[in-house]
Amino acid sequence: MGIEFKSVGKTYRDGTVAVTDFSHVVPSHRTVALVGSSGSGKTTLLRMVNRMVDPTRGTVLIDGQDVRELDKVALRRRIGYVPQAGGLLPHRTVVDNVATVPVLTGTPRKAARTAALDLLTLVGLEPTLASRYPAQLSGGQQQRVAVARALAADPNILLMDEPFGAVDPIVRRELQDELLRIQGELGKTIVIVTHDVDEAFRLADDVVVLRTGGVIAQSGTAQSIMAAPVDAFVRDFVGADRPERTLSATTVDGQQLVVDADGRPLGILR
Ligand SMILES: Nc1ncnc2c1ncn2[C@@H]1O[C@H](COP(=O)(O)OP(=O)(O)OP(=O)(O)O)[C@@H](O)[C@H]1O
Repeated sequence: MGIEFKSVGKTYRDGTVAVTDFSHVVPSHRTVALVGSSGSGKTTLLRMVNRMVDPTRGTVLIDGQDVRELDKVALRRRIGYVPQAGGLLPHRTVVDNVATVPVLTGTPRKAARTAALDLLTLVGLEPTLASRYPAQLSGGQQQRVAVARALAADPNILLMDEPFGAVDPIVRRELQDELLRIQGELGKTIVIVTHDVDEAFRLADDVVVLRTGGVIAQSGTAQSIMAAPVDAFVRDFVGADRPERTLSATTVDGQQLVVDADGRPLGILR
């Protein structure tokens, strides 16, 4: 059943209308990306799921249950959340950062730490890093810890807000690969917010392109959006006309090469 946004809207106290009227279903075990330019309401929508933001209209349902009927603290503990800057506790070691929520919810400390070490391995970190403090890690390592931490309570749902926004493109790509691998293993229901359409296309089963006010410009698979952007806004947003997206085949020495609009070779067509 997953997560259902039913005609949700949010007007903040100062009168800012972040989201006007948004409806969408995130099916269980799928990854959905919310993409859109800055201020399109992505973070607001994401936070409605774990009640960090309460909508001013409409409802969010998890497996058919209105999240407003659920205790906020309990809800947040059973939903994994990866904020943009990692949100790690600076004065706790890596292993304790990961073990914090399980300990709060009653797991004995020793068992929580053992489980945390397994999670660090799962996200591709050496267990020898477990006793370090967040400041002693690289940005990419910190984000891996943040993912491990979000997974610690074994949540069904993982919310990720620009989780790899602060790292360089190469590390970003590694983290994306790692997330794809983990998702292949664990099959969580993931909502990821990103302004990077390439990241959305790589990671998500379904992509929701938002305009200002959380208005859906288009949603569907990466393939369907790329093949048929509904209008100029989406076309521009997904960069359908960018040279690296406009590919053609050319024959060189009997091989069919794929080249971009600038003629740069990208690969061989088989
Ligand atoms: N607490 C708040 N009070 C008032 N306005 C807010 C608040 N939080 C967000 N907004 C406004 O609501 C709109 C949507 O913000 P939101 O953070 O959801 O967008 P976003 O798409 O995630 O943006 P970004 O990519 O920049 O993070 C913006 O105009 C923002 O300034």
